[in-house]
Amino acid sequence: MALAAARRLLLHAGSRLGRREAVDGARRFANKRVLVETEGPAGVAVMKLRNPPVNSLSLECLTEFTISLEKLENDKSIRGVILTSECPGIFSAGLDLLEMYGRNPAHYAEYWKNVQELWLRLYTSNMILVSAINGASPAGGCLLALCCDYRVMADNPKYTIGLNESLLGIVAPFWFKDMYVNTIGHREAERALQLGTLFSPAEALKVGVVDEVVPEDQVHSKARSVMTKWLAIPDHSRQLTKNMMRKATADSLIKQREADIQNFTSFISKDSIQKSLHMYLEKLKQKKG
Ligand SMILES: CCCCC/C=C\CCCC/C=C/C(=O)SCCNC(=O)CCNC(=O)[C@H](O)C(C)(C)COP(=O)(O)OP(=O)(O)OC[C@H]1O[C@@H](n2cnc3c(N)ncnc32)[C@H](O)[C@@H]1OP(=O)(O)O
Repeated sequence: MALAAARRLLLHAGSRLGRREAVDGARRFANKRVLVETEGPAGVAVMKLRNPPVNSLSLECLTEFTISLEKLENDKSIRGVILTSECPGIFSAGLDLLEMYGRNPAHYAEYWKNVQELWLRLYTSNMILVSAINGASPAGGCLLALCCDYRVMADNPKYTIGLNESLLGIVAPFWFKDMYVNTIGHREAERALQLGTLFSPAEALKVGVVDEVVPEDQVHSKARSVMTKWLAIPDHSRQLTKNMMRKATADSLIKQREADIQNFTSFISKDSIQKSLHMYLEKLKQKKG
């Protein structure tokens, strides 16, 4: 409830918690975890996730992300968004495991509702979304990228991308799966989802998880040049086409949002699932040394 109130305040009272400033004709607004810079005449915004150390999608981060997106969607001068990260070497570590571990059912339900909301807003955005994937992008990180209209990834074999939920002992929800199938086809998605495959950039390109792989120092310039190409298409025809392609997938969640929240809550609350998450978190800790 407190978060919902904060969200309303942020959105409607302008930038009481956020900042808005003018720099050389460009505008920027920032919440704590999301920085947005817009370039006036081009109508393009660059949205940078900055929730260190790994841009995990905590409840606060999801909320700020959704609010920022809503602001951009309401700003008629903005036609495109480049989504990227300010955390070195990490695009996003995905959903925040600490929001799904050791909490109560009401918290899980609130968290999932916000995950759904961000996904629906991103996936059905009228704006052109291009992701500049400048780091690791597992699970929910990959989900963010998959929502975009075009994905450019840095050519660094240390960075991997994919829906790896099964490695954590959890299951990608049906709408994650649908989007994966839409992107890479049924057979590849079936295999990658069961194995929890994290693709290197070269593999991701081959299978179609990303559209282009470029040297790391060119990710942003490439994302901009892709955006320029997409901006040349009339908005109305591109938007109607995007809607035609994505509506069925979005609608299948919209029709059963509440049931999906109940599913998630009961699944994640299971002792066996909590145990799997505990083991995974321990593994992450041990990796450090
Ligand atoms: C049948 C019905 C089904 C219904 C639905 C049911 C199920 C739910 C499905 C839920 C879908 C879930 C989606 C997700 O996104 S789950 C998250 C998946 N993410 C990962 O597996 C990534 C894990 N992290 C890593 O692999 C690495 O951290 C890294 C991103 C590659 C970065 O590596 P590195 O730079 O070496 O950093 P560290 O590993 O040292 O991590 C630094 C600290 O950050 C913590 N961390 C990492 N990832 C997360 C995360 N996702 N959430 C929260 N915290 C995270 C890590 O533990 C370190 O913390 P510490 O400093 O306190 O030790």
